[in-house]
Amino acid sequence: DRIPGPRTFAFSRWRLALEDWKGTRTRKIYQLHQKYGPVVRIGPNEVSFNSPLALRTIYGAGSGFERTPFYRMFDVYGQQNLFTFHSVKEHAERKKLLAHAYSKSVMLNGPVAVMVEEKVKQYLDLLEREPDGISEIFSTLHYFSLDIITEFLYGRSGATSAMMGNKAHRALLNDILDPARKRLSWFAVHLPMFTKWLYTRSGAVEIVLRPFLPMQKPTTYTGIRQHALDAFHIFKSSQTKQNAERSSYQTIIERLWAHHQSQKPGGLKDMEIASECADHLLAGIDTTSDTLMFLIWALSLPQNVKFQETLNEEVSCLTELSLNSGIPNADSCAKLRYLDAIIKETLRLYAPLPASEPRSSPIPSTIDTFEIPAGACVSMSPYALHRNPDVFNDPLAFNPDRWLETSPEKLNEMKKWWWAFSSGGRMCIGIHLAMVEMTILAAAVYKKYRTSIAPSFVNATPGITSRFEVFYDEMFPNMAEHVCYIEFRKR
Ligand code: HEM
Repeated sequence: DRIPGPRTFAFSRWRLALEDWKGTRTRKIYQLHQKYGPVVRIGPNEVSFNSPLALRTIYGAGSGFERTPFYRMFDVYGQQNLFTFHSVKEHAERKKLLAHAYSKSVMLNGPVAVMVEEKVKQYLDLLEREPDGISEIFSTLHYFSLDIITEFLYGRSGATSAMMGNKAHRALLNDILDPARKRLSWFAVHLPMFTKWLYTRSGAVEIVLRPFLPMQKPTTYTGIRQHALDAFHIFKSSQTKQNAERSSYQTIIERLWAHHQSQKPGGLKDMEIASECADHLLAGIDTTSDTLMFLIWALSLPQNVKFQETLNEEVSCLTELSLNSGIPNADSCAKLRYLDAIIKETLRLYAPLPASEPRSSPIPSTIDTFEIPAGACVSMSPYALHRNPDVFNDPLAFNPDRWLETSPEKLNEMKKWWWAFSSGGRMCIGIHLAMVEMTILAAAVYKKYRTSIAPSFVNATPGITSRFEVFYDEMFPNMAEHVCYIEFRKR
């Protein structure tokens, strides 16, 4: 059967590229699904799906669908990593080395949880120092996630201390903030060879080309990649010393290094280890902090005070035993039902990675009754799945209660359509770390404070950048990219 969709999209890949350029890709694909149904052709060789059936076929464990070359723009230092591997085999080998370190039990009960609890304490201390109790939480929450992920990956020697005010570490955010980063992503996706050429010129050619670069140097993540490389070198040189400082848990870099040492000949090249760590660093910053920002912003809206109060009641019930120096501990936070509903609802409406996740299969397949040829690009997006009005009543409304007030059948249906962390073999490996960070921070903040939108930020929605798009709450008249002012008042 012919796959439904607009002719112009089927005719040329540049039609979708135009939406990418305008920053409207994800919303446009969502509109096409509303018009054409759960299967839409969005390019000569590209199909978008929007159903749980397709989700299982494409993204289910062992599906045989692989990440497309699109992901190669996330290679670091010229090396592939867990995120960018194409083949199931290469990916599985690398994942074997890492899976345990990211498991739920390691996260909840042990030194990693204690480390996160300490960072939450530092965040509350930072709030105490904010003038008039107003914090620009886009930045401060980035400091929070940055300090945690660097310590988790590299231990003390590579950890940042942005929350404590280290200026160089705070400045690592600068190349994320530049709005030109969207243009660079567009070039990297649609004209990869040309973009590589543009950015590798030197001397006079570089000077001539400079005004035409999609984004001036330093480009996105340059500073963070440099920090990651330095952290790798510091770690490597410390390994030759007798009394190298050890963390209370095995960091990711120690784990990869130990594997490397145990293989004869060596198992991983230096830059493979550095690339793997740098990739987790990049994956672990914006995702967690953007989600926390939207969570606090949504709870601070006047119409949502009731949700904030219910959360406060829940966290106030935590006993002294559940606290570590006044900070709720990871294990008790994981059991807070209302907080879980708030996080689910935040990730539904404001997923930090809402856009399509492209895959392809080396053999022909049938997806949601349609025959798809080998090598075709197929994809789905959290954005479209999370806005289906048949599954989520009044989908644009932020309503955590929807996760608690429904029948088991309805809840089951909602869970099938909720897809913030992806699924199957390529599901987010950082999910449990992210959950520990988000639950402890939210529980600690709402135990101590009442939050509201700062006067300068009333009627505005914060916006976050994901690839070439900005995402925000569509119900608000004004949008401010990369800022969010919140007032914290002690209860
Ligand atoms: C709220 C927080 C987070 C969300 C919503 C999230 C979401 C996702 C999603 C949707 C993917 C699949 C992307 C795709 O296939 O296009 C992914 C993959 C990944 N995430 Fe996360 N993530 C979060 C936090 C983290 C953290 C804290 C880390 C820390 C290391 C992390 C590390 C990774 C890695 C390494 C992958 C690639 C996994 C693989 O291919 O096997 N994420 N994440």
